[in-house]
Amino acid sequence: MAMDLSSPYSPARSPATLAGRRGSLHLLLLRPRLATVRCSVDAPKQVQGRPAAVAAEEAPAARKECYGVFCTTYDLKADEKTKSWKSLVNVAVSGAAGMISNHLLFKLASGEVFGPDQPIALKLLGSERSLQALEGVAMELEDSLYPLLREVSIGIDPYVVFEDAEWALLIGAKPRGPGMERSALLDINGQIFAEQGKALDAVASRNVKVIVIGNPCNTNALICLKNAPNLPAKNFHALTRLDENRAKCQLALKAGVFYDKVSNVTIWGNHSTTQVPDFLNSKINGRPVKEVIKDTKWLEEEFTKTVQKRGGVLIEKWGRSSAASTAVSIVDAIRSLVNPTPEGDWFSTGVYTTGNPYGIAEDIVFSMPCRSKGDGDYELVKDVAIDDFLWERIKKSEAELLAEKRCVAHLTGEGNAFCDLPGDTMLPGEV
Ligand SMILES: NC(=O)C1=CN([C@@H]2O[C@H](COP(=O)(O)OP(=O)(O)OC[C@H]3O[C@@H](n4cnc5c(N)ncnc54)[C@H](OP(=O)(O)O)[C@@H]3O)[C@@H](O)[C@H]2O)C=CC1
Ligand SMILES: O=C([O-])CC(=O)C(=O)O
Repeated sequence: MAMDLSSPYSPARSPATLAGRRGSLHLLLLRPRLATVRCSVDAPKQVQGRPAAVAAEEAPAARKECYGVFCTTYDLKADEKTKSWKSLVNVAVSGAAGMISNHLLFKLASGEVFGPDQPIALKLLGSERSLQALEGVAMELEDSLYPLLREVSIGIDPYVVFEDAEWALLIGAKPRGPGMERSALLDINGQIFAEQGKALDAVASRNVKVIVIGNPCNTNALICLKNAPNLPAKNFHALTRLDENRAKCQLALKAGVFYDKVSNVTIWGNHSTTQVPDFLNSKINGRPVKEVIKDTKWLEEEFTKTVQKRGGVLIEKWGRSSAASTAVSIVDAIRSLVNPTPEGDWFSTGVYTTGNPYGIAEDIVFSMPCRSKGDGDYELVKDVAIDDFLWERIKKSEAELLAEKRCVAHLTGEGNAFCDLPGDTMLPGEV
């Protein structure tokens, strides 16, 4: 099959072409586009989680493209020490050769995210530009000898890489360069997320959980979910957990306590400098923050601004944007969905607003307080107080997201785009 070289990403496919790919031959046809690294400890019989017939059909092609000692298939249930493990979880990561992924992938493979009995298959999406680097990433994963890491596949076609994905961590996006208009960034990155939404819609698990990290992540998540009409909109998240972690750090610092004493921190709104770190509902040692930190001026001005601009200040110092702490916050975000939320607490994540209880505009992706039973799903927390100060700021972030949405109407299927972004709209990493 010929590769499209006109774009680092493969073009979106028509449903007709896609239907063809779903025929019995599609695995064999697509295999050349996917280098597979299989990690196995024991002599294999069957690829975990797939029918034996399919595994047998794939085997020759996979063998041709895999790496050294890991060129093998396996059967987890045949191995005494892995018999009690859960079945393999498929995790797709885009921008997998980038800085954030370079931290994240090793955490995923180690078991610290999904647990010590959860074997994992990593499906890494790159582009023509990064394919060689991706091979390097796969080699490092091999050399790390993680017992739970059972499969690593790399590819440049989201319709292949996202196949059966149960989690999709969408990191890859063009960084905003000097002099680039935010509307241009919305358009360029929006196209990536429109295509990836279509691909997820076509080939991912029907209950895939999608976390969009690539900026502007709220609107990218909206574009992605609008292009995936057959997947639950509720399953799409925009990462604001890094902002929550930054807010917790600042509150702990000011109160002179350790981070673990800070709870119930919400980030409302957009992952941008209009985001609203909520000190009204936050707690320190179980007490309202305002009872512990009496300096209201600090809370209203310095705290809010510090959190909003933390990413930009870090770029000034480091010369690149937060990568390690972002990876940690992705881990936190996943763990918050696969573990029950501690009693009385909540976490922040950017989710689809339709049906929200706070009166926030519907049909955007907005960060709000959520709780989970640990089943990958979540519910919005209903009993949070919103005063005038908080509401005024929430409305500003909402207005920004509505403007971003108008800017990408051509990518969400809602007509012609009209871009009237507020002048001060920035990513946290911009100063
Ligand atoms: N939500 C959040 O809290 C945070 C979000 N971010 C965002 O995460 C994203 C990734 O950050 P990071 O990993 O540090 O970035 P890197 O630059 O290290 O990697 C980004 C990857 O994006 C891919 N990419 C896609 N399209 C383009 C393009 N047109 N030009 C260049 N690269 C492209 C590249 O991979 P390939 O060639 O394989 O496609 C690249 O490896 C950024 O959008 C950043 O703003 C960062 C920090 C926090
Ligand atoms: O703007 C960026 O790329 C970095 C970013 O999102 C952050 O640090 O929160």
